[in-house]
Amino acid sequence: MPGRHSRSIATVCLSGDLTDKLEAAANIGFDGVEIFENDLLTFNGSPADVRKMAADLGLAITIFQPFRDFEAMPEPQRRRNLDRAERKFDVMQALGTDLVLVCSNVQEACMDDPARAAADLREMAERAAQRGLRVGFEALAWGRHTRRWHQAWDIVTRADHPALGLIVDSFHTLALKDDPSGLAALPGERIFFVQLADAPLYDMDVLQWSRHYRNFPGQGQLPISGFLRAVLASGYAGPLSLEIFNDEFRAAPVRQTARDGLRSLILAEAEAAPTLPAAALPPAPRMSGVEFLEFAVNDASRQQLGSFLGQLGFQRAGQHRSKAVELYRQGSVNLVLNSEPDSAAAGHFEMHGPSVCAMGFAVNDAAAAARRAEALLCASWNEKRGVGERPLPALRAPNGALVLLVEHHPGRPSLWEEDFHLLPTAPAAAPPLLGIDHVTQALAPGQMDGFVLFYRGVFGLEPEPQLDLPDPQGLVHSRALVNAAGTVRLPLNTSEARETATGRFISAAAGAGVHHIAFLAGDAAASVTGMSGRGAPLLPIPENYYDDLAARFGLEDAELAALQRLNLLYDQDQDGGGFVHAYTANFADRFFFEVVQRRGNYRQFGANNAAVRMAAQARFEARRRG
Ligand SMILES: O=C(O)c1ccc(O)c(O)c1
Ligand SMILES: [Mg+2]
Repeated sequence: MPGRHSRSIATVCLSGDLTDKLEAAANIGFDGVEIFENDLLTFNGSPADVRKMAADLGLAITIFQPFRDFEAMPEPQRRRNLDRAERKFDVMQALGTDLVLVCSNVQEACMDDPARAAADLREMAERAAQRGLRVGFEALAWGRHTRRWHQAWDIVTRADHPALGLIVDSFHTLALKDDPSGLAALPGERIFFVQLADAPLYDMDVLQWSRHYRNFPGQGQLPISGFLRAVLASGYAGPLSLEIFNDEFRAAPVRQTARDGLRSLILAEAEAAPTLPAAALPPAPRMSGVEFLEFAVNDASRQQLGSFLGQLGFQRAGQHRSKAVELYRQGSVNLVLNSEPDSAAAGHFEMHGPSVCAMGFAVNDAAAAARRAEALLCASWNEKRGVGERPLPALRAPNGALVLLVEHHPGRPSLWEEDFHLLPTAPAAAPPLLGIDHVTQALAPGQMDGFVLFYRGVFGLEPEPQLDLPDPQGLVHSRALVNAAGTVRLPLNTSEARETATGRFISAAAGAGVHHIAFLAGDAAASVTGMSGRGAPLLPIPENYYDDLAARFGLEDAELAALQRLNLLYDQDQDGGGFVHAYTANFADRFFFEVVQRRGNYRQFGANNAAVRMAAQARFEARRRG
């Protein structure tokens, strides 16, 4: 396709054998692959077979790599390395690729002599050129002497051979906090290849960091956009290629990783070069909140969940015009119970039992959001609907649950008025809830990065740094996606430990899903008093917690006693913002609710209380199970 960079992925990013990797890369829409030597060595077929397989799939082989420990070695190693290069040139010609990646030498014996490095690479490039091949030189962040792109560029410049160019890799540059901006001034045609990788910010040995924790652009915390902007400003016109070494990717389903990879690359291009027509994406929607949550239920669980919601102060407020779908409401919170046969909800119920099967997001432009989602490779969904009912653009989240896009237009009938028979409701007893504060999902190990990319890419939510929360049965890793206005908050939790609440959810509910729903209250104590009066099962909090709370925040005795009486937890931030919250028991051993009140500018989720809460839940649920 003219006007855009070809999109490539290194085989090391993907699980399976070389056949699986190439098929997944081609099917999702990559233009090319980097062949990692190890994937070739372990493949049961010749390089010519790989060439044919790639060609049949319409994939270019963008590079063959890595060629290690080449430059600036003393004799006789120098000569041996040139012989080794000739043998790899044979492989490249059989593969049908013209470019090899030489990564900077890590050997103790490597000489600190850029002139020698340049002479050696010049010799290699000259031999490559005789066969119509090219050599690219990449600085590894842990190279013996060459670690930064400008050192590699200096060597390439000294070598001064048209078949030798520079290779840059965002990880090596950004991991060393090196400045990529100078890349913009390089002649673009002297950059032979560009690799992109992100990573979470870990303070650790850079080689270990690179080999185990890289992830796709947008999944980590490195400033990829600035790097890519500098590269593109040079006039570089070659492939943009993902090169991720990651323990979880090695174990993940190959198609899912390939999809995440291409999604991240499309997004990275759009963020770095929003004015290039080829990189244009419809803008991320402005989200004003979670409009509703939809539960998949059958007849029995619909009644049970309906009465649980009744204890929480919800009223049955509507009946869908054409489907077995009920609306429960309290204040501005809408919960939908769907028991319609032959629907997405019914399919979800079969797989997962009573559970959240869809989230409705209130957005400014549903059609544009749906186009953006499609451009980012999300599967769309069209639910059947009755005559006159509102079409809701819908897409599938990575776990198959639906995200429905709802617009509000002042003066026009709401979704609820259009599609439901609204029922008369009694005036609310307690001050009603103000909205859905946050929705927490439990994910299987290895799913975090993919979910982060989905919400960040499609909806423009910002990922917060990861927190580690101690459940009595193991650690839970939590990362929240939030919007700037603070009206949408989606924490994501994973746990490798199978007996944590998160681990148990994944096994009991057969996969990722909504584990907990927090309602925003203007007065948590009043809401909880009402719930408790209607017999709602609330989570008891141990006395020790309140002793510690008194010590930590110096609360008034009366305030402390009021919190304790209602099993309310409390947290406070640096600026005196406060958080008052309480939890219900689990529903059907699957999900639970929380009531939260935010004071001042408190923006977190009470992570300081997570250990106490999770221990209380483990105790309470064990007792309920008998
Ligand atoms: O970890 C490595 O050795 C390695 C090899 C080749 C690369 O392109 C790279 O970025 C890292
Ligand atoms: Mg690299």
